[in-house]
Amino acid sequence: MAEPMEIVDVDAWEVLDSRGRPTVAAAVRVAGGGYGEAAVPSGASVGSHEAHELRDGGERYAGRGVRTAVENVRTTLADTVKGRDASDQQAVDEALLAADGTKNLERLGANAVLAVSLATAKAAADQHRVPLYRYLAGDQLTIPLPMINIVSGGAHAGGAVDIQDVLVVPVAAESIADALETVVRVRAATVEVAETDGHRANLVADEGGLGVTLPNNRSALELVVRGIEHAGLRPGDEVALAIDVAATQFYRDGRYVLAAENRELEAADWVAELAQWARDLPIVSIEDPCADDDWDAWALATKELGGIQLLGDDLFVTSAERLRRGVDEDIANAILVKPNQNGTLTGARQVVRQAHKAGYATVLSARSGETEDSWLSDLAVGWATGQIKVGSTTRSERTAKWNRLLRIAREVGAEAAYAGGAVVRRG
Ligand SMILES: O=C(O)[C@@H](CO)OP(=O)(O)O
Ligand SMILES: [Mg+2]
Repeated sequence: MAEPMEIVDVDAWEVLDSRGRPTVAAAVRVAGGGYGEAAVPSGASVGSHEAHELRDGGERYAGRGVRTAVENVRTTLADTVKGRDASDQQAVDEALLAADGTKNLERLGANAVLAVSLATAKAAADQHRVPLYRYLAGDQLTIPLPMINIVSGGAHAGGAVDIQDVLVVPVAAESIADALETVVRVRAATVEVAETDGHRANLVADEGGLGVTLPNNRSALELVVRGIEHAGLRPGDEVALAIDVAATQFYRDGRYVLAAENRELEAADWVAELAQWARDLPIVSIEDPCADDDWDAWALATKELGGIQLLGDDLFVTSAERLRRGVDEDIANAILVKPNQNGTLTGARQVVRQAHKAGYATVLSARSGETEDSWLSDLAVGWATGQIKVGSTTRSERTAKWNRLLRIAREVGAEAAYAGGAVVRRG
């Protein structure tokens, strides 16, 4: 007789992500009947050092399939995990990595590997009859502070402005429900301000942010500050700003090329400009201010902007090795964690632990191409990441995560603390 936790069935199929492109869903069943399925997301501003997402034809954008990734789950990866103990996540993940055998999962695909990794955890949780966040939990459960996209640019909005996201952080809110309600008010008020300015604010970007075309990057931040004020809230004290610059996207031959402003800057001038924004505006967090391999510029940014949260996404790509270099060289002070950049649940979890040990803050993040699956919220609570970034409050693949957090908060009550605004650095 098989042990109840023994993996007996693995399946996979193609589903659509929120951009209408195919992505991978996988299912795992254990002998005791526990069942889990998970769909993996897909990015647009993809870091060059990320684990490899397998797409037939190698094309990210042309709607090309993920048939090979799905096939890899049904064959090689199914053979790899069948018979294994689903409750030993680390052993399952190590076996998945070994089956691929390449550093960045180029052979079988990080999308295939992560789908199986997640479905395994969900099946084990189901077998234990506990929700995923509890199954994954360490010492404590924490409801994360959200950072939420209001205005979009860059690769998510056809380059309306150069910086990719202007987000808000409801720093004074005392619960996730209060935080979301605050942001919903800011969003509505920002739409009103943008329309008064003559913009068509009904154009939304990949993550539901407003895709308004503005004369320059700084005015995207100022628009959101006016939105906060128009909502009757105090910028900085009640609602702060965060930016995802995603600078790799506009880094060309050693210079930062602001196409929306028709300007090109040396790294030092670009960092000085960001520092000026941080002095003038209520910014608490800047993600990817510099390009992913421009470590010198990052070091300078850390020196100039170190009073606020400096978040490495394309820089660290949820990689233990790149984070180690960051910590060793005193670069950045926070890491964006995207499980599909890493490839396995165990790998991403270790990076969260490594960051916390080094005193780096962690922000768990969705991708711009998402599905309605909401496992990310469970990870944020169980792993106590402290912060989460999911996109806007206006698209269902995003609200699936926000609504899951509301449900978890209700379920756990006082057992889980709300991280609150104290987890972001302020200048
Ligand atoms: O850059 C980012 O942080 C993410 C999410 O906003 O975008 P993408 O999934 O396109 O990499
Ligand atoms: Mg980013």
